[in-house]
Amino acid sequence: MSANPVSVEAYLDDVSRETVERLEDYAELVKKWNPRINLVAKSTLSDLWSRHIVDSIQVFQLAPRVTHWLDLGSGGGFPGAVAAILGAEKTPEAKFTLVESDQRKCAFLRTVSRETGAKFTVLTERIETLEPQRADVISARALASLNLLFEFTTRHGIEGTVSIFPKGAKVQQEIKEAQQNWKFELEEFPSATDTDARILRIGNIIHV
Ligand SMILES: C[S@@+](CC[C@H](N)C(=O)[O-])C[C@H]1O[C@@H](n2cnc3c(N)ncnc32)[C@H](O)[C@@H]1O
Repeated sequence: MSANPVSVEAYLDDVSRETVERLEDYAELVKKWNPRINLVAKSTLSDLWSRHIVDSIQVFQLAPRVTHWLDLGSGGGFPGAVAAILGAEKTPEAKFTLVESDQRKCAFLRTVSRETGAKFTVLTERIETLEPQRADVISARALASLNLLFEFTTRHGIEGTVSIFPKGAKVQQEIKEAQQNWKFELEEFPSATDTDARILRIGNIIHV
């Protein structure tokens, strides 16, 4: 990855002091739990805000008005927990669901919800066997190839669902491979944190 210098403040411009404090509490929890359950790569812990939190804020900013946000393979909560914290202020009527198969990470995520006051549901399940969630926004970061993510989103989405996936340097290759099996509407946005990465916003995913 080639890092972009990021002004974290620019991404917190339009959020309340209370929301910033919730994000700060969340960041402290990640740092506290990370040595035990490896929520983010140890080498990125010192750049938690510029690498992980800003990346997640960008995902939230690209989402349309949401009713049910589903974050797949949430791990330590990027971007799902950040979206739920921002959503508590921006879209208080929305429901947020985070899916994660690892029990210890789920325990962490429930602690985040309890201690920050951001309401989200944590499902300790595998995405493949989880009952369809009927979400209108679906996110996933560092989880799977686009081909597999499209399988997941067709299972858990509804008509009009928008999917938002941050993707690394192999993004163009993944898009090409997905185009062999799927039709979809694609928008690409530069990542604030990594010059090689893109955030994809995708709609109308149809298997061909
Ligand atoms: C590389 S981590 C990424 C975590 C987080 N999204 C991030 O960007 O920091 C992928 C996470 O997805 C979870 N996961 C992988 N496959 C899964 C599946 N089929 N169902 C549910 N969770 C899954 C793993 O346990 C892991 O925590």
